[in-house]
Amino acid sequence: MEIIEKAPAKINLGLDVLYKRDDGYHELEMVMASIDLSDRLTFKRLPKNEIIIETNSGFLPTDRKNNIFQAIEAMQKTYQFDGGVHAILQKNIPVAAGLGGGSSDAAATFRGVNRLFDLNANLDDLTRLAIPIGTDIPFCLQGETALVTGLGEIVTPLKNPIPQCWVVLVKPKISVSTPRVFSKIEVDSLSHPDISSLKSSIEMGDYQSMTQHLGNSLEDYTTRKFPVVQHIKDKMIQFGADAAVMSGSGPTVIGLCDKKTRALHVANSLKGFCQEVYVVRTLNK
Ligand SMILES: C[C@@](CO)(OP(=O)(O)O)[C@H](O)COP(=O)(O)OP(=O)(O)OC[C@H]1O[C@@H](n2ccc(N)nc2=O)[C@H](O)[C@@H]1O
Ligand SMILES: Nc1ncnc2c1ncn2[C@@H]1O[C@H](COP(=O)(O)OP(=O)(O)O)[C@@H](O)[C@H]1O
Repeated sequence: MEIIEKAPAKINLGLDVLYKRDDGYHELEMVMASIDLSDRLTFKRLPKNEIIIETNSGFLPTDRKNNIFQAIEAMQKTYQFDGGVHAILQKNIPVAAGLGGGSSDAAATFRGVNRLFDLNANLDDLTRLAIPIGTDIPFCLQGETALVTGLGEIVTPLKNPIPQCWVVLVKPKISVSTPRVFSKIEVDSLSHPDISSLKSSIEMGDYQSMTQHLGNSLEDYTTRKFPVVQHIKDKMIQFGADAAVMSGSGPTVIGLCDKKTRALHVANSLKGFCQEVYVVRTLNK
């Protein structure tokens, strides 16, 4: 028997860093949405108690450093099922891009192993196991559009998902380390997007108002270090995106368009500038 799970990327429509906690982590307030750009995971049972990870990506670790490995191990320890897991990852989401690929792979692994061994774990059970592995995984377990607070572990679905629109993703050829960004920012000098207005615009289905309230506290740091991120944002607006913002700790910039033709125009105009350009839809149930 094999189980197949999709692992969709996430975008941060809004990300506010509220303060730094004594343990070094940052209290966040974010609006996140799943998008139609996904990794694909296949899970098979193995007779012996082992974990094998295979992937089409040459860059990723296949040992304990991979989030998939850690998720399988957490499930094994908690549920003590007989046998091991063979996970095959088809990587489509750019790595270290601010799109939560590793977190979504881990979430898909929790779902997949739960099904593969008929463990009947519910969302709360899986969320508890997920938090120590990565603070973005709780959102990836739920998906759609949500207000995400705490370190990332408190996920409250919005009354309505993000209004249907087209999302242009542009990832420059640099990788950004999330721990490094969090260790370098000076919390007192960060900008603070209006997450409450962003949330209300989405819940009212007001696309235009939503585009006016996108924002990311981490953007100033990443754009200062990598000015290409600001160039991409400027070009997106110049070529017709309704709004543009960096996702997560970067470096991917997302541009929103209400019309497909305009999204394709923005994407085509940026293809000469960056290799990795995608046009996707948001993922609403
Ligand atoms: C910034 C965000 C926004 O969605 O996304 P990405 O840019 O990674 O996609 C997330 O908060 C990233 O979540 P995730 O990638 O799971 O990070 P984790 O592995 O949990 O944490 C990596 C490191 O970031 C710092 N960290 C993370 C979350 C948080 N609330 N405060 C922090 O200070 C910690 O130093 C931690 O060791
Ligand atoms: N399954 C995985 N997919 C992607 N990256 C992974 C995975 N497992 C571990 N990693 C490591 O996690 C780091 C961040 O990856 P990723 O989740 O793509 O970043 P981001 O959250 O910024 O989009 C990378 O350096 C990568 O080596």
